[in-house]
Amino acid sequence: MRLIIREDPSHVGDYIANYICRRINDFAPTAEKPFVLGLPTGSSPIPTYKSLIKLVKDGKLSFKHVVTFNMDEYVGLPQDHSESYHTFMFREFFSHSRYLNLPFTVDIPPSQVHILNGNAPDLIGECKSYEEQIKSFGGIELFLGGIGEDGHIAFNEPGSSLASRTRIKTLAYDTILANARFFNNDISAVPRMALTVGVATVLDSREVVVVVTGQRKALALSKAIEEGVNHLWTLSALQLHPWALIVVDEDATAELHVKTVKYFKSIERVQDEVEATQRQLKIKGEASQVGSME
Ligand SMILES: N[C@@H]1[C@@H](O)[C@H](O)[C@@H](COP(=O)(O)O)O[C@@H]1O
Repeated sequence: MRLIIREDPSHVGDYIANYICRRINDFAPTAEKPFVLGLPTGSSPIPTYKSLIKLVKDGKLSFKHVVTFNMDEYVGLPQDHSESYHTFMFREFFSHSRYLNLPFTVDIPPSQVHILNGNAPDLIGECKSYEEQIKSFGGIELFLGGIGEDGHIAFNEPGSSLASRTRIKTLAYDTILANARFFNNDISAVPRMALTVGVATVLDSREVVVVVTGQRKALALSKAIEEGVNHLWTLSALQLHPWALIVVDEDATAELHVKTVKYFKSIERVQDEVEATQRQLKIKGEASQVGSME
């Protein structure tokens, strides 16, 4: 697992957006071989969405051949409710950028956007079919996730099976309290249940990137990376993933040991050195090839 520490949420967003942009462009998706991207909601990924929108607007990134699967959705909340995750995704990302003060649409065909239907008449069938749809695209290439204060990834609340799949989940009271801020602080208005991808659904992705910002997430971050794999902090399951990256701001590191922070910062420095050397070798190699052609 890698941990990248940036100054504040906006730098975290830029880092993740550029990272995803590189991954998608290197993958060179086509209609036959789309890039399958898992996406989260919440306030933490908003700077990433803002930065991704800018990349699309600047012509550096296209979502034409990207297929998306969202992590979760409330049960029973009308799809057009201002706090449904459907509304969130179109408001904050797909439909337009209110940040750029311009009408702007990310170039993803709506048919390539997948979000669980929390109003489906058969919720169990909806979850089963979501897993099947993910499989039909050959699995998720990169899952971008966020976490709750109790360390939940998607809506995999404490005690969720680390082998869980997409399913109906009752929300923890702490999550209901935390999310009440989106419902005019009216706890009774927060849905009690959600559909969510499982921990195993996330772990099945070829790569997982998680955004963690703010001091409220500091304890969850330390539990997930400094202690063992534990169902009470479902993010900790990422320790079992071969290609996991957590990108955090300084505030989120508040509960980490100084040693842990220094360790991950030193790893990033060494990695930067290695990449700079590789770039130089590549330039030299290309120059000598040109020389031998002359
Ligand atoms: N189900 C979502 C999670 O997927 C998300 O990670 C979390 C974090 O929200 P925020 O980023 O606003 O703290 O919110 C909800 O609980």
